[in-house]
Amino acid sequence: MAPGLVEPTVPESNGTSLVGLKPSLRTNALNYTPGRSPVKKHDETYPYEDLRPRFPDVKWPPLTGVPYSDKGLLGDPNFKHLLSSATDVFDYNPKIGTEIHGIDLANLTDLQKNDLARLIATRGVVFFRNQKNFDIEKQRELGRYFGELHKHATTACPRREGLEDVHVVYTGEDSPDLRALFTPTFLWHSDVTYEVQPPSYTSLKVLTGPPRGGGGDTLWSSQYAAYDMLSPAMQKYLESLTALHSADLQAQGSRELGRTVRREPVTTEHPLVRTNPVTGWKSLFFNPGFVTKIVGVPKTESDAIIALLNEIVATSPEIQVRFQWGEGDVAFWDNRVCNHSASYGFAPHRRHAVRVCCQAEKPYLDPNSKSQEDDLAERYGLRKANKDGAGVVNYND
Ligand SMILES: O=C(O)CCC(=O)C(=O)O
Ligand SMILES: [Fe+2]
Repeated sequence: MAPGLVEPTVPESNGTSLVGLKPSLRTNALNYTPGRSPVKKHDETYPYEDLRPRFPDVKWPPLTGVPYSDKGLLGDPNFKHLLSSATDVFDYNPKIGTEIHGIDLANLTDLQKNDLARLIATRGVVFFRNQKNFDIEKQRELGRYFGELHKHATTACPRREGLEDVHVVYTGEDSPDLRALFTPTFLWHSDVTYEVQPPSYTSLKVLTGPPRGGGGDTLWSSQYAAYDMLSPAMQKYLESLTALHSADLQAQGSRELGRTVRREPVTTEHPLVRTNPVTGWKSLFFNPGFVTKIVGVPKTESDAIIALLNEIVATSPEIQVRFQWGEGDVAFWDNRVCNHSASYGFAPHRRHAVRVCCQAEKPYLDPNSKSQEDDLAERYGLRKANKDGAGVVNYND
């Protein structure tokens, strides 16, 4: 058993033959307790002490406009600089999520960084395993290559001073189970979309987490694909609308916990459908976490649109990807085109992650842009989904 792991109670052998299994596998199998992965002992000296959460009592002025030019526009259409160094690359499903092996995020050339941006904008989220060299300085450096880093007004930043542009995710052995705080739909969100220039490229690295199977997976949901799920008439209607994204609830929650709200909360009106400047694709720009109102329509209608979009984002498996983390793994997503959701219920494991994101362009809708399905259908002859559901059998059994 690996050092630092507590031996779980092993049930008496039930006599099942394990002959033929390699000795190491036999040991693992005998240690198996359904739904119970071994809990790590917490080391006296935790290697990421300096990145533990802190809520500084400081005040920052409102954000002002920052220049942004998307590096993804400089990327190769086939991502050749990035992928020529890869040992493996595969999609999780057609709509969202790609995993790449053999790439060291700490040592990319500029051409590879541009390709990475283009790939993230195209696939929504890209995963990298075991990025040992990609420490917090490297993570910030890569983030800064893409744009000006965002400083969060309320969530934790690291204990170490000077890292206020890093957002810390931490659940410790004594933390309450956060499932109690949120409805599952509300847990889905895109980060800080109440800002005038919400983020694009966003990296999250898990430093310490439950062992595989111990929970704490993260899910992403494609907003390109969510847009493609709507009927043409609904697409047109939503394109004519804007939504309010508000930081008020987040700020209120922090104040209730006695924490300082470092920047006054803002509410910003954004188009409900936007164009991604790199792919040129339309995506829904909805956020179950921060959208409070659809502008210019009666409240009942606003509530109904919000409920419809919540349902599409949160409950459509084919537009989602679910990632099971290992320590040192990195997910890099485009916050403009996906929502994501943590999953809880991994107690008593510790889970610690750090996030860096850059501020992107002010969201806009180019009425001449295409949807992902329309563009891929035109370019590669891919068949578009039949959306009317006519003649479909009932799959429930
Ligand atoms: O902890 C997670 O799985 C996701 C956290 C999150 O939403 C974020 O860092 O933006
Ligand atoms: Fe998030």
